[in-house]
Amino acid sequence: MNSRKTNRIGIAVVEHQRQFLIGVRPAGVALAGFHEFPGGKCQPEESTEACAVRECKEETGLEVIAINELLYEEHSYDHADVKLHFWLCRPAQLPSDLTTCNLQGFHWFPVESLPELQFPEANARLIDLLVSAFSVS
Ligand SMILES: Nc1nc2c([nH]c(=O)n2[C@@H]2O[C@H](COP(=O)(O)OP(=O)(O)OP(=O)(O)O)[C@@H](O)[C@H]2O)c(=O)[nH]1
Repeated sequence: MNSRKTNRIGIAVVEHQRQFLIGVRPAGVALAGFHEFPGGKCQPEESTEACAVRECKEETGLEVIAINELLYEEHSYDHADVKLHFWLCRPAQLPSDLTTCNLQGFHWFPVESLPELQFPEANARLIDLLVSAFSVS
């Protein structure tokens, strides 16, 4: 019998002028060193949308508004089974120094650079989607 718990995860895919807010998973956690969008496990009864907004604020200090769910992905890693809800988000306010201000180790990456970054396996379809939706043709 498979007794592994499946975690509901809310992820904030924060876009500003075709750039995305991305960090690197710290040492000592699963998938350390991989790039990631802000996000984490949902609390009991918490919607994935509220979770994405909350985790973004906790991890980056940035207040965001969720716009729509871009993608839902189920994945089994060695460390966990996850149900990933990727939410397109935008900054709630636009301070003049948005792209240079301290975002607790997260940085803005132009959409064109996303395929060169190393994301967890379950992000592959999301990256394809972002590149086709946000690149200038
Ligand atoms: N934040 C984030 N997690 C991702 C992404 N892609 C992806 O597969 N994941 C997976 O989603 C899960 C997120 O859980 P987490 O462990 O970071 O969440 P958390 O901060 O609430 O956990 P903790 O408080 O137990 O440390 C991990 O299994 C992680 O590998 C992503 O782009 N961003």
